[in-house]
Amino acid sequence: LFSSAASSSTLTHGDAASTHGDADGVVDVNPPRGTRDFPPEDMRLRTWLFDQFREVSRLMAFEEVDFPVLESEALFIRKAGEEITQQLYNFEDKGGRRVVLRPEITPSLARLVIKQGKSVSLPLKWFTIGQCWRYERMTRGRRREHYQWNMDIFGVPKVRAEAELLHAIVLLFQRLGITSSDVGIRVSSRKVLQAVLNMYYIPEHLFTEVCVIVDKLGKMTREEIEKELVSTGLSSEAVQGIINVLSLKSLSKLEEVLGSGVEAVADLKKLFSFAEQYGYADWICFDASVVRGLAYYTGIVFEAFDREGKLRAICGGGRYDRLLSTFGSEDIPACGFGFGDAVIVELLKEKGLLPDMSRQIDDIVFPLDEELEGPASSIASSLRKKGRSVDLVEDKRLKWVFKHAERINASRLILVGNSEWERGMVRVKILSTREEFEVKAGELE
Ligand SMILES: OCc1cccc(Br)n1
Repeated sequence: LFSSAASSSTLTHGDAASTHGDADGVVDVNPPRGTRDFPPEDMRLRTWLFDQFREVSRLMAFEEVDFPVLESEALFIRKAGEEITQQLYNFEDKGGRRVVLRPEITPSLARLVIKQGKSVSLPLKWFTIGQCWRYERMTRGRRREHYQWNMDIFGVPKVRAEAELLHAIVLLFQRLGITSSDVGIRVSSRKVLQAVLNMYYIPEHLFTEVCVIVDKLGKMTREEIEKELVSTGLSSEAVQGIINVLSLKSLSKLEEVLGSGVEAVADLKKLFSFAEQYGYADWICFDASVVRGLAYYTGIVFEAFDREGKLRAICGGGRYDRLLSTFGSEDIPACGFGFGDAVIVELLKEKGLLPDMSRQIDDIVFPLDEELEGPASSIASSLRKKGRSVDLVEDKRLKWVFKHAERINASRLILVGNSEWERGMVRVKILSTREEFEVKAGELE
């Protein structure tokens, strides 16, 4: 055994590469297509963004939950032709199970709520930040993964839940320095479309399919949309009726078309009046064309957009009161949103709002001689116990150390030298003021 271990440990680099690399032994150091690495500077920006997500979740009194990225494929099999279910990153595992890298979070949330059953008391306010996947032909060179912040409320049937979710979104934008002049949130309700389909006596089973088609408004021409709607069997009169209502941008006009007392109008009026009370009315606007592309939405839907119209939707969500029954459980009213980590960063770059992501370290400890490496260790140890971040540097020339201190924005340089150490002292350099003085090693704070 040892000899084989010995022989494997004596593999030269070339051999090692040949066991891992391709024919010429070179490993492709890029991550899989459509995925990203996060080297330190990118990771600092991501951590900063996720900290904003977490802080808003804390302010909203949401609890954090988490799930496996790997889920049963069955959770995402839906017949409505959504893009998200046609791009499943799915495969069969070694146990012959059909599994996926999840394309969204909501079905996992629903699964956990069902699993927790009576042990959880409603309402539930849960959030998570998780990586989501899609397998898209790389023709469009789009990403295959992104991280999504999800906030969901279970057990609140009234539009108070949507009002709370919109508040969370506005709080997040405000924390990032984004204003209602930069971003708006289009709000509508699937009940608008439901009312129109009822006006034309269109059968219920077409509702979801029509929603998925209409969600492509803005991404496809009006003619293409009309063609797809007709292909579902709708009369051209019904298609025109749908297109006309969906172009409405005023709640009073909507009420004229649908008649007063329609649930869709009542919900939206209530939501807009809440918005005034929360103080975010200038962030939201009614836009009947918003239906969102997920099959399971049943009520209010919304999406945030950059007012310059340069970017894709920043976040989006809505009410999904009948998702749990599609998993064979009792329904629980629910609504939520997903907020991706990519478009928001593009927007921050556009607006010059990216925060300073450079490193910051409290102290560099540097022994000037090899025999002082021991004392340098105890100095670093006591500073770290006092909560200071310490970069212990050795085997470098002093010139390099000063450059390094600048690069990592160190506050202090602690030099451990023979003449000082013999007197129990160390030399401290404050890098912002160039101030320099000696301190008793044991009294270093
Ligand atoms: O929002 C659609 C989506 C789902 C999974 C991964 C990526 Br990238 N985008």
